[in-house]
Amino acid sequence: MSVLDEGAPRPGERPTFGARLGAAMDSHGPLCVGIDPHPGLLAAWGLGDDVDGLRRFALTVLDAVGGRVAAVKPQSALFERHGSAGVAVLEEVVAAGRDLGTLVVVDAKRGDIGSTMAAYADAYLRDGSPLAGDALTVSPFLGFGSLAPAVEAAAATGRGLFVLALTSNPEGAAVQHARDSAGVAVATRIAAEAGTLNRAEIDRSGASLGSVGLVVGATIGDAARRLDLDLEAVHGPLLAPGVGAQGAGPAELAAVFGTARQAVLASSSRGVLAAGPDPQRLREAARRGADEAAAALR
Ligand SMILES: O=C(O)c1cc(=O)[nH]c(=O)n1[C@@H]1O[C@H](COP(=O)(O)O)[C@@H](O)[C@H]1O
Repeated sequence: MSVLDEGAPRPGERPTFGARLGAAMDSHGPLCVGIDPHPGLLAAWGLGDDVDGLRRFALTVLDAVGGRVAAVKPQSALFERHGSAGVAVLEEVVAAGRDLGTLVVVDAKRGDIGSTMAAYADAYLRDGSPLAGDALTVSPFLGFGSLAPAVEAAAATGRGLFVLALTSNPEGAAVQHARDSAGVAVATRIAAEAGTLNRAEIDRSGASLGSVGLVVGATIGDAARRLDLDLEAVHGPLLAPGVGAQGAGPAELAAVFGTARQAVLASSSRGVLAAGPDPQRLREAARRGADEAAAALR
């Protein structure tokens, strides 16, 4: 698949995020490397738990894997904990990803009432904003409709969203598996909303993936099946955290995603980052992760 034949843009129009991600996964394999500068990892790398350590950590990861993996996913919280100077480092990561041609998913899990969501959309999805990567993780738990400003901004700028649906943490099930009066689970409703948006986009773009992805943890076992959530009908990318440090591996990826496996972008942070700070070892860990994910999802 190539951006030229998948979702070919009109002259002057940026290809959709779904088309760009599909092309990146074809080139580099279905792995997203999470950039999660935990205090323990900074220490293990011989770096201080300060802005200088944060910057060296994040840029070392990007230098090592940039241009070699489908995407990177900086975890905003671990930059925010260093204050405004930490946020400036996140902005540097976004800019460096753009320069390297590596897709950047900003993991900030934003969600609020629509009027405030519009401001988040400005911050994370508007051309020219220093925090705008290629996609943003968002929380639909104020109602899927509250995400409309983000959906519109992403569509207008060729960016994407990853909407939390079945998260990798065990506590998520209490909310996400809950069923409404019609017996439909919360996660299943979220998936259906994303599917509607993606089908409309695909009709326009011709790409095989839409730009409204879901977050579906690789740790969820058979939850999708039990909740009648048809992952294939999402027609969008499925970001699968939980690989590596949270215990999921190739077997779980294959079992959880079944026939939707073509759309999966496996995500691993600590599982790759533990190989640092040596760039070559980081690169090898990412390559191994991508090869394992590709084999499991074939
Ligand atoms: O949106 C996410 O990326 C996410 C969703 C989810 O359900 N579970 C989850 O672990 N994540 C994020 O993925 C990363 C997982 O890190 P590792 O467990 O070190 O691979 C963290 O940054 C989490 O915040």
